[in-house]
Amino acid sequence: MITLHNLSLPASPALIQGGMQSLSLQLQRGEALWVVGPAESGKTALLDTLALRRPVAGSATILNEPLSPRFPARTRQRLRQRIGYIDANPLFMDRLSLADNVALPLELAHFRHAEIQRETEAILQWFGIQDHAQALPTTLSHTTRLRAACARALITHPSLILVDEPALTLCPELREHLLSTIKDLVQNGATALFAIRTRPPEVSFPEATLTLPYNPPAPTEGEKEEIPPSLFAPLTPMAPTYEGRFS
Ligand SMILES: Nc1ncnc2c1ncn2[C@@H]1O[C@H](COP(=O)(O)OP(=O)(O)OP(=O)(O)O)[C@@H](O)[C@H]1O
Repeated sequence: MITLHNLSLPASPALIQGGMQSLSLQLQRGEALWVVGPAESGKTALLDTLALRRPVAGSATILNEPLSPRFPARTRQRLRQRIGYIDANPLFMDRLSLADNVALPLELAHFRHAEIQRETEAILQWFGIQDHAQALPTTLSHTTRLRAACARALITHPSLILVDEPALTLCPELREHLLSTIKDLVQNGATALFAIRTRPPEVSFPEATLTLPYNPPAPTEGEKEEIPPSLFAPLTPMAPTYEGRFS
């Protein structure tokens, strides 16, 4: 589902010689991963690459789609609709209400009005921000905006979920709720990556960790260069269900 092969990612030269690391990774449906590393180790750069927000240097297949510089705009748009990214600084349309901002991914995917309304109400409630539905984002607290960013990223039940640090560290209740929500989606076949400086010790999901900057073990003599196997045993994927998931 996701294959990165010799992907060039920036990191601070203070952390890795030359300020560039080369990452190879394979993740299947139903797998999740912490991406752990100090400041400027390339966590956000990795998430931005997977979210198609920065050019790919190297070879990458995302949601079974090989990426290329000449990616047709329609393919890019279709892929983006399957990716939910809770980034470090979520932006909102300031003139739209919180509910309309959260509903945008469904609007862009041309869902029916009644369905958009039902799903938006359900997910606002799921993240405890239903009382702010009609407020403008600029009038709300940072935590409420982060909750809304989580709702907006997950409202389509994306196949690939990317979470950067603030949503995992700002508020322990939000982290717990977010992780259990995403765990459910992963068990139904999504793939998820969580970027954080230090893995929280008390949290058991996800189990696997990728540490940045990436220093792959030197190949032993005669060892062929190949894409590393998946970090995980394969799971039996199930199709995510849409209806009533957040109600
Ligand atoms: N678009 C870019 N072009 C070149 N270098 C970049 C770009 N974006 C980030 N960098 C550099 O890549 C390195 C990694 O940055 P990144 O933001 O990915 O780190 P991070 O691990 O997410 O850090 P933090 O925990 O502070 O958010 C930094 O040295 C940064 O200056």
